[in-house]
Amino acid sequence: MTVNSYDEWSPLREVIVGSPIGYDSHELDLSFRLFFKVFDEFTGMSRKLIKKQYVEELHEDVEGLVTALEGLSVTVHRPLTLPKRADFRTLHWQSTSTPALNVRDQAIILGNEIIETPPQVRARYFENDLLKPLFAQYFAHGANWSVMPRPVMTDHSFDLSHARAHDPEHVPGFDELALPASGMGFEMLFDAAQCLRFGRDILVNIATDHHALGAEWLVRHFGERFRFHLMRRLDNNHIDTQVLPLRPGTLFLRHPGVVDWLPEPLRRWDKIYAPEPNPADFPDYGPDDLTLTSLYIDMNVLSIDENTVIANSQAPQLIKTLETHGFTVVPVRHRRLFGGGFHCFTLDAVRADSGPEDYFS
Ligand SMILES: NC(=[NH2+])NCCC[C@H](N)C(=O)O
Repeated sequence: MTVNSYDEWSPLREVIVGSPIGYDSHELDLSFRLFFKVFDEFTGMSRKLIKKQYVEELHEDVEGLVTALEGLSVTVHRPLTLPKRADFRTLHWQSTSTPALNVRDQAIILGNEIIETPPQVRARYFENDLLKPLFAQYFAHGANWSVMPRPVMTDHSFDLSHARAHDPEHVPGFDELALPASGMGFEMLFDAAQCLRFGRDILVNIATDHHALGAEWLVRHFGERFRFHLMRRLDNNHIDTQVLPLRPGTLFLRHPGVVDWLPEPLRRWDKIYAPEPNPADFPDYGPDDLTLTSLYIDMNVLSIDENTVIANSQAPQLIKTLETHGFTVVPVRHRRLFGGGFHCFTLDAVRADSGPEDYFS
């Protein structure tokens, strides 16, 4: 049981699958509103309850993902379940922890090393504690394990310039920030899901100065072992509904415009474009619900190997697109949008025969 994962497509042997159990509310603080671009909704509210039905349905669907993976002879590991009392406080603020559902977001496996990334959303500050027993087991079996600097995460830690440029009316200015300065400037706030792995080459999206600090840490930490290719503002943060490599030489892209952000070698790869999402394929959410993802979330597929992907059974056009391009699609139901899809819910710890290949030459 040691980690070995250098890309997004080699044969999947071991995976961690998250869990939504205990996900009963969203904490609507500055960090949440900034990350999910929710500044002009539920204003004046500090917490938004999530309907129990939605959590139960998502739990059913994630368990369906586990069943499908085990049916494909993939070893599945699960995080600890969120304790009943998930409130916590730091020296500067308090929050309520999220469960480890989107386990792709705050840890990345590069080769035989687990890297925990610094949270961008305060409610996620201790989320990785639910993964620690698994990381400790991998460490005991020889994996390297690094944790990027834990941020203080006061209001002043965040670079709000990108958000303010898009929504000056609702995004607070520096003088309006509530929490005291942490005695430093912007902090390293960066998600693993801003990265995609291509053997020796890692694609990284940064949209703010607090992201750039995270990318700089990766570059310094890994030196010559990996080559990091920075893209600026392909998205606000995560890019696994903008671009996903399905096998060497083939990219799954949200639309042709994404190519303009890609490093030169990837522009020569074959491209499969996601179909325009059909709103009728999605659940009916009312004005009182908080939807946290775009309608492109079903692009967020999980590769089992170079020919097989797990995709949402509720996205028939997307399945047809992938099948038309020769992929075998394993359909799994995903009904509720909690900020993630099958790539988000999973952390691929072992991909057989994956290595630091040079796919960029
Ligand atoms: N690893 C993740 N959680 N990725 C999810 C990205 C979702 C993306 N922001 C969208 O709305 O389409």
